[in-house]
Amino acid sequence: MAACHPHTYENEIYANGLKNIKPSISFHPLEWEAQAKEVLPADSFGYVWGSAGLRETDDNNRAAFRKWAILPSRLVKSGFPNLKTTLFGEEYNYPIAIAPVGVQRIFHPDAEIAAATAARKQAVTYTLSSASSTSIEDVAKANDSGSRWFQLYWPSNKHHDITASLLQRAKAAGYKVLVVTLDTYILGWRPSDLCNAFNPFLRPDNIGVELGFTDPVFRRQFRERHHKEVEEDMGTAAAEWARTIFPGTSHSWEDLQLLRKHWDGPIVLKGIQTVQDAQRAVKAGMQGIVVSNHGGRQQDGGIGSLDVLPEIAEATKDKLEIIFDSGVRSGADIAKALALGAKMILIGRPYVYGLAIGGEAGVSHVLRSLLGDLELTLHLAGIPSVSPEVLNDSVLRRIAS
Ligand SMILES: Cc1cc2nc3c(=O)[nH]c(=O)nc-3n(C[C@H](O)[C@H](O)[C@H](O)COP(=O)(O)O)c2cc1C
Ligand SMILES: O=C(O)C(=O)c1ccccc1
Repeated sequence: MAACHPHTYENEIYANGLKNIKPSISFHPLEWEAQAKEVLPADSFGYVWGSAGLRETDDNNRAAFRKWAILPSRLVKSGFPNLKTTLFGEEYNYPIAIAPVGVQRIFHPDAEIAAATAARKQAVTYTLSSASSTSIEDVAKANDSGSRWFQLYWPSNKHHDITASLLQRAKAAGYKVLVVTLDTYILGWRPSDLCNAFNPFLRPDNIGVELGFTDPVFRRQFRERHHKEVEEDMGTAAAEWARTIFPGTSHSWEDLQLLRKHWDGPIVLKGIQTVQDAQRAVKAGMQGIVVSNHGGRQQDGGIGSLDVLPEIAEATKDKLEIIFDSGVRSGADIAKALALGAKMILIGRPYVYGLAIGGEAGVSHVLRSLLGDLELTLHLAGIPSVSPEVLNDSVLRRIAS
């Protein structure tokens, strides 16, 4: 069970200090990257760290946070801040969730099981990637009574029966929200992976393809095409699964209606960066969007994700739920994105670094650190909760253009 007030993680650390026990993982969010680099093979590290092109979108993601500062109020007599947030009519313990990240076995042998277990223990929502190296059902078992969402890499319409099968499995396994990623119908131009000649799907150990290899429809179709089982020709099957979930070209706005037929819960579109697309999502009857540029991994020369959040929130926040990611590294970053209109913030690379460094304990450490930092940042600014009534742009000052 998570501590009710995550900042109390401090007490544990300082009590250990009296016994000369020092934490094995850094508390500096920016050092997690360096610690992960020490333990990972160069190509695996290059994959998580990598971004598109010259990394300008990634740089802009970080720069966008530095354009805002949090203004404190004094003599605000309140308890520790209430971190609960409400989305889709449900209450969530904390305003952060685990972003969908594929092929976690590249980073640690316990992979998605470690991350989904840590998420449950810290009372943080886990989002399972379509490119998972663990099945939908096994992750659900590890996440158990926790909160979980399912991210879809959307097969082309000719493979609609596979899409339907994935959604039916996710629903049956207790995933409550469908997150449809729109910015990755093909992988971006990533120099780090190109230099290492590293594609997470095209590995001799075929580890990013678990959802396909455990899918009855994909398996049946493979058998009909090749007159053999997936296990008898893993290389071909892995390449076919990669082509199924990264079809190379995009769907259309009209196609969203196909998903609605197979998912009766909330649908969230991930990868929105313009007001126009956010309004199209409203028109298409979607329940939410993730304002995200995929951590700058897909398209170079893009705008910082936080830079577009205020205008998108202004235009659509009363019509759908706004979730945010890309470049979030600290409690203050989380506070700023909430103040600018998001209700939930997805944590990406930081927890992957935690997973690489320390498996389940590493992911827990990252989540507890970010939540503790967030809680004290709000508390010391005199902000009593993450509710939009008190945590909004009135607590921020824009300090750079
Ligand atoms: C190694 C890695 C794998 C990812 N895999 C997926 C994925 O399978 N599905 C998806 O929607 N997003 C994926 N993402 C993007 C994240 O969900 C998220 O948008 C991004 O990491 C946020 O940026 P940040 O890491 O700078 O915080 C991946 C990101 C990383 C770093
Ligand atoms: O790397 C990514 O950003 C991504 O979304 C992904 C996930 C798994 C396999 C390939 C790409």
